[in-house]
Amino acid sequence: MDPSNQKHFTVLDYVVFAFLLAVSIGIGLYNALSGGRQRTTQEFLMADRRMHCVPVSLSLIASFQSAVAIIGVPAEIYTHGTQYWFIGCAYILGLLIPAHVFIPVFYRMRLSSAYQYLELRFSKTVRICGTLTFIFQMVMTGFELWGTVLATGLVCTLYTTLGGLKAVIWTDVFQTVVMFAGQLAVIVVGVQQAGGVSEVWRKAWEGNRISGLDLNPDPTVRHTFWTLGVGGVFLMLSLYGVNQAQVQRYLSSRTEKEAVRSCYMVFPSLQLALALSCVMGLVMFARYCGEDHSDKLGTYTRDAMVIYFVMDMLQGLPGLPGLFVACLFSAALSTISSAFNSLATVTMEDLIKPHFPLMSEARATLLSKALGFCVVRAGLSCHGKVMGCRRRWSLTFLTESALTRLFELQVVLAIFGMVGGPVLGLFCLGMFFPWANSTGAVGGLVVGLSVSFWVGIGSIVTRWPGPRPHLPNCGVILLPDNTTTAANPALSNVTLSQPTGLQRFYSLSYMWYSAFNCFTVILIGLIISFLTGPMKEEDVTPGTIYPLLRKLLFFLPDHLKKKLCCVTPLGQTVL
Ligand SMILES: O=C(O)CCCC[C@@H]1SC[C@@H]2NC(=O)N[C@@H]21
Ligand code: NA
Repeated sequence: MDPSNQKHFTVLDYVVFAFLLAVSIGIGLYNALSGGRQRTTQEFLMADRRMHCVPVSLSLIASFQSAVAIIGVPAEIYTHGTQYWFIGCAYILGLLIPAHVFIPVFYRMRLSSAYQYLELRFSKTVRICGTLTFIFQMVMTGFELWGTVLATGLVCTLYTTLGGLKAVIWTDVFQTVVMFAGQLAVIVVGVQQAGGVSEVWRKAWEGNRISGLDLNPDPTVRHTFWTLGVGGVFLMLSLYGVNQAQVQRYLSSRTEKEAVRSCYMVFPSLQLALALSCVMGLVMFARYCGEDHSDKLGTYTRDAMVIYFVMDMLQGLPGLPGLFVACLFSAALSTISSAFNSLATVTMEDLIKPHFPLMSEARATLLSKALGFCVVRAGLSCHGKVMGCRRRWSLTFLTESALTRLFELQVVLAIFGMVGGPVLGLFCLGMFFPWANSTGAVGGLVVGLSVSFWVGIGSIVTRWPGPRPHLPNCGVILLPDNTTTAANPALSNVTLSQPTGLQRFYSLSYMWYSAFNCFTVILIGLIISFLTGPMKEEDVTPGTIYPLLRKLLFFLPDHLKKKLCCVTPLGQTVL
């Protein structure tokens, strides 16, 4: 960043930033030293299963609303228009199915880790495979965010390892409020500076940033209603249905109803979060008209460009740049602390406890804290080496160390699809298909992960340019008859060479990865199960099957349902 553009924090900015971090530490320490003082794993890992739906729902938002979403979504809207906003349609089924399918199954079995389900339904091997896949996913995505924690490593280490799930949930609540406040501040200032809402809308409209309903069924087109609205449902199910971080929050609720209510309450807040980040992208577009300023930050990622815009917008308003950077750190910290806490939980519950059944509660709790501490320090130290020694503590340091190492939103979502999709398939195989057996589950997961990495890496290696229309910048041409038209209208009608054969396979939209990989695991899992002798319904552990067919045929009279769904006489399915 050249000196003329050096955006410095004022004293007030540092005060706001430090104050918000201090509150996070305070909340974490309070939860560490109050209540049962985190003496049992039930309290440390499951918050004593007494949580209320409001903090749980805000914590569910914070877990997967990190700096990637806060920065990546405005960058996406700024560059490609509002098509991404249609992912909001995926939130309906993406939260209804977890609320009425996954939560009842998990809650009634009083689990601590989602992967215990896999042992009860299949075998210990399947549970270990699920756990290791989850750890791999969280490390792959969390890694890029650890740069943020480098600057606030102490904060994260303190309250995650001392305060357990209760501290992580309550700091998530506070950090979600800070996130919304920071984004709102940028929007209010940005709209006011752009000359009002109608001005922002006009510029976005003329700049072709207001995308219509794109019903193009081509699965290689990056963002359409289908990839976002339907493909997005499977992404949501892999995150809000079976991801340990979220399942742990559902299980920490005081009752099953409370857990379902917290899932319902996620819907409006998630829509608000999506709306705020999309509007932020439009406000930025109204001000900078699509020009690319990322070069001013010395880095060339779209995300860094967003930082520049925000700091430029908020200059001369002391305290607001500090609020926005605190908003980014809150977003990152809440995701990091959730990832660390869930990693410590599965390591303890799935990898250690089964081998030491006689371990005392006190020792198990101490080990869980030590695990949390090790995971955090390991993450920081290897990231610290990567980042090397950074320049003096300034806004540049804050933003560069926190964000320019950031993956783009698309890369993180692609990783969720590549790894979370197969895990979602594993759970669906177990819950909806009684015939599936352990061999089928392991085989399905292995094939699913292999195919998913084949597509994912293939798409990166071949980097097919794809028919991405270059949207125009703001430049508006005044026609002779005094009407205006957007400069070089979108070239979306230009059809580049269509991909063929394997190339088409590699150019599958990353938003389809979750659905594609989920179905691969189910299909392969069923084939292998039938080849190796399908399970009989009476051999399946009670409560691990969700009677999908009976629920779908709810309108039929009972005697027909019994015949059709071949529910065994003892009616073992508890749901
Ligand atoms: O910010 C992150 O943790 C990575 C991006 C996760 C975004 C997904 S998309 C659907 C859902 N909506 C959110 O706000 N977060 C998740
Ligand atoms: Na977060």
